[in-house]
Amino acid sequence: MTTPTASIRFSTCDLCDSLKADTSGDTRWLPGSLYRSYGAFVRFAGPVATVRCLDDNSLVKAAVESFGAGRVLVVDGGGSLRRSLLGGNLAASAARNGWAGVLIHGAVRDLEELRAAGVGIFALGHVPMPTERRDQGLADIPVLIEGVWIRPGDWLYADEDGVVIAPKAVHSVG
Ligand SMILES: O=C([O-])CC(=O)C(=O)O
Repeated sequence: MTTPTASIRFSTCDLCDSLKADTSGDTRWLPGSLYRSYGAFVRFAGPVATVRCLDDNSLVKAAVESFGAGRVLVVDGGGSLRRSLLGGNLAASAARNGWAGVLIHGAVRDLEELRAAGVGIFALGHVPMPTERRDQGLADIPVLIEGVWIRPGDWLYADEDGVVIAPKAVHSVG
């Protein structure tokens, strides 16, 4: 399945060069040193969908098993490294369903399979213990990560330098 955003060309540093004088507060960013890249792509971008959950990946599973349409799934896992919110199976689902990327403010597992999955994956860390799914969590809500609000429909750009979030697309087209 082709990902509509797969051909987006950007670098977060170039985006920040052009947005540095923006005093509106619309542009938000997170340091690249916060996350490690686990997926096949170290650069991904797209409109945001969100999940908030703690040590329960029921809604992450539901999201990646639905059509991604080139979006980026942002998962506020509360920073927990106790349980993995995404492993090889869910990463493969995300790639198959056309998600551009998954940013997990929490942990992942199955590193070898994640590296092979055709989707961008950023996470805080990794741990082998999966969750027990109890249908806990919220989807499609604003999430607050490290003091930065990320809302459904925002655009998110991620690469090794960091993560940039804006209310609309800010890359140049063509
Ligand atoms: O199923 C899970 O909870 C996560 C996982 O390990 C996978 O995606 O393979």
